[in-house]
Amino acid sequence: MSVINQFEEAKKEYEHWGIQVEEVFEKLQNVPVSIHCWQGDDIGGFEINKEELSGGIEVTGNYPGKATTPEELRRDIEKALSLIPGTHRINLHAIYAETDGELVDRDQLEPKHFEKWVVWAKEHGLGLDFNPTLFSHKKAADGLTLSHPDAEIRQFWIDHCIASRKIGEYFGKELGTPCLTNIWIPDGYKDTPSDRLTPRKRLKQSLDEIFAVKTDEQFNIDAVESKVFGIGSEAFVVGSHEFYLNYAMKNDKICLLDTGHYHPTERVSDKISAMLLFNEKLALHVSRPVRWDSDHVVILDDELKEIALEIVRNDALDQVIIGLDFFDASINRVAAWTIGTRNMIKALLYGMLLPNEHLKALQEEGDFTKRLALLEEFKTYPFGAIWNYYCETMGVPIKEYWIEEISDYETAVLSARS
Ligand SMILES: C[C@H](O)[C@H](O)[C@@H](O)C(=O)CO
Ligand SMILES: [Mn+2]
Repeated sequence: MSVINQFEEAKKEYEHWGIQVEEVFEKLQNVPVSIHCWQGDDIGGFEINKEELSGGIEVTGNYPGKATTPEELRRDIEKALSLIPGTHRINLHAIYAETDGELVDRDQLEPKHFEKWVVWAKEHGLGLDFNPTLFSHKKAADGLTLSHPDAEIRQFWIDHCIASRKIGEYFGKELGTPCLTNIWIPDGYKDTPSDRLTPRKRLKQSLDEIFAVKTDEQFNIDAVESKVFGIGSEAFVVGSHEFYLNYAMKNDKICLLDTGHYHPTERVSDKISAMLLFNEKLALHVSRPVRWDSDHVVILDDELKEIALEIVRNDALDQVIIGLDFFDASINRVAAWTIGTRNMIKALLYGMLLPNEHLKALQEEGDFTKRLALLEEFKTYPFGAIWNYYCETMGVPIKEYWIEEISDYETAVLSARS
């Protein structure tokens, strides 16, 4: 049976439950996913005086073909985008600046250092998001940045964050879509601290100084990302969830929840509705923690589906800013982007193809038997036929057919790299 015939058959089954599949497609194609550039080069960046990756995060694997120049990275992203349905955004870090051979420290970065990214984004109709990089730098060698006891070091990072927000504002202005500038810092201690309050006071003060410099919210929106622990900050993280939850609330900033930044039995899917009741917007870094914040490629697992469902059934597609954050160097990096992003979109489609209003009503009526039964039966509805047709109408390969394109790209492009 052809893709369209399979689709027509599958559609009938969803229509039986009042789900208008074409309307779902309309909605889905307007959901941007912010794709992180750093999957393409193992969070290396292009600084002249590049330091080893630090900040308590790890990329493992040595699959050949890593992008080593901005041109290579952009070309790889383009390849991935050609295999992913929809129009999306690209999320950059400050270490991806292009300074034309000039040594520019992070506190001195300016919009002009990202001009080439903007030209490229315009060419491809992409929005850009941004992150100051507070790791992989001499001034972050002891794992402390905005909470550092040394005022000079703190100032350096404050200036970097201010510079980054201006770059974000420039992106928003140039591209006509606001940039989410997200601050994540690694600060913490390996062992039990003797004072938790002082570093947190310093972080609060640093953030106040950063945000005292106003940017136009039409172009730049600020987010803060918490964490529970990192390598070398196992006992204490200054920017914990409670810290940023309160900071964001009080200062009208966006909380960014990274799915790898909570205790193993905590679920971000469960936090979304609680956050949305008190915040206009919420941002996500969708990742996949395996035993720790390992940043594995996102798969279509129960938690991903639950996250998507929470966004969809609460009608929060305009409120939740969806970004990805994973980095796997043990597989083809272009494939990693493709798999993870297609899965994010698949999960949203899955959520849109459930009879959500009916399921809500069942819960209100206390009919938990039917609620469970339906949720389970829908798992084997012909979702694949709908997904394939969606891909076909969006002009990207259906099923696993994109793998061949990646193999060809690997042979023609990646394998020629040193
Ligand atoms: C590179 C990213 O900014 C980084 O992964 C951060 O978002 C994070 O999640 C750290 O664990
Ligand atoms: Mn993250």
